[in-house]
Amino acid sequence: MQGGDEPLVRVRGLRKEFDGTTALAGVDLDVARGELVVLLGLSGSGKSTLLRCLNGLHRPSDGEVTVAGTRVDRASSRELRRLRTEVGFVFQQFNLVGRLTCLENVLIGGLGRVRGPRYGVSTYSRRMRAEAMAHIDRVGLADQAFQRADTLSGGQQQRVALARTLMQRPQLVLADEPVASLDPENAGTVMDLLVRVCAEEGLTVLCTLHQVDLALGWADRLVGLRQGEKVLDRPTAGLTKDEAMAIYRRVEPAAAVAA
Ligand SMILES: Nc1ncnc2c1ncn2[C@@H]1O[C@H](COP(=O)(O)OP(=O)(O)OP(=O)(O)O)[C@@H](O)[C@H]1O
Repeated sequence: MQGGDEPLVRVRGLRKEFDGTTALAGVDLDVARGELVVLLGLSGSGKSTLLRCLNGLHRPSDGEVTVAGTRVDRASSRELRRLRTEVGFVFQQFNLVGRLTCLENVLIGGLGRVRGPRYGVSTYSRRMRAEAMAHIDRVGLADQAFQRADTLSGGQQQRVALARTLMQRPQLVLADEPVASLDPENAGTVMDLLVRVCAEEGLTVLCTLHQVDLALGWADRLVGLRQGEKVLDRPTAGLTKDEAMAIYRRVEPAAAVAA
């Protein structure tokens, strides 16, 4: 078990190469329990690769990755399966099962806690159904609980995905551009909800975003990647938009990296 003072995420010298492409070139990162960190960077800078190395979707080429006390970089498949029950993943494209209802999609989040497969709402315990309904209510979709997921708007689908993540009872939530498919109004609503419910649950969040304004408004800390290297690591308090935007410029903002 990991002590309470240890960072929930500890990354050292993380490298990831794909057939000659260096996606991550030796990244160090700590994320404290309950912290909300936003990863920024141009397309191709390595943000998604970093998230995927944290839950074992990608095996690092080199370096150490520890999440909730598990050494992810050398974890067995069994350890990875267990780790993934602790780590929720919110995708840009929601990844709901369109022909299933909201309630069924949310219940899927609890599958890591039950033995054997489940087919249909009635095969889950009454307690799990009540918990799923409470999460659906919390994201403001109680009236849509029995509606097919593919009949909902993008913003509503992402709220269902968030409820599914809460149902998983994770320690860490990884969100890969969770609002990139949404219009600005829905993007704001979904980010608001994500930040609020994760804070209420004391969850740790690592989220990639392309919108610097959203990042400055919601994150505790910004981490900027450029060509697989960390070029910014600063608390948002006192950070200006100009300083955050420096990661998109060609000059090396070395002064922006925390000592
Ligand atoms: N599965 C893969 N196979 C080969 N190359 C990959 C793979 N995944 C990522 N890459 C490469 O690694 C680099 C980093 O990609 P990554 O998707 O992590 O960037 P990103 O910052 O998340 O970009 P975006 O903002 O567009 O999602 C890119 O050059 C990309 O082409």
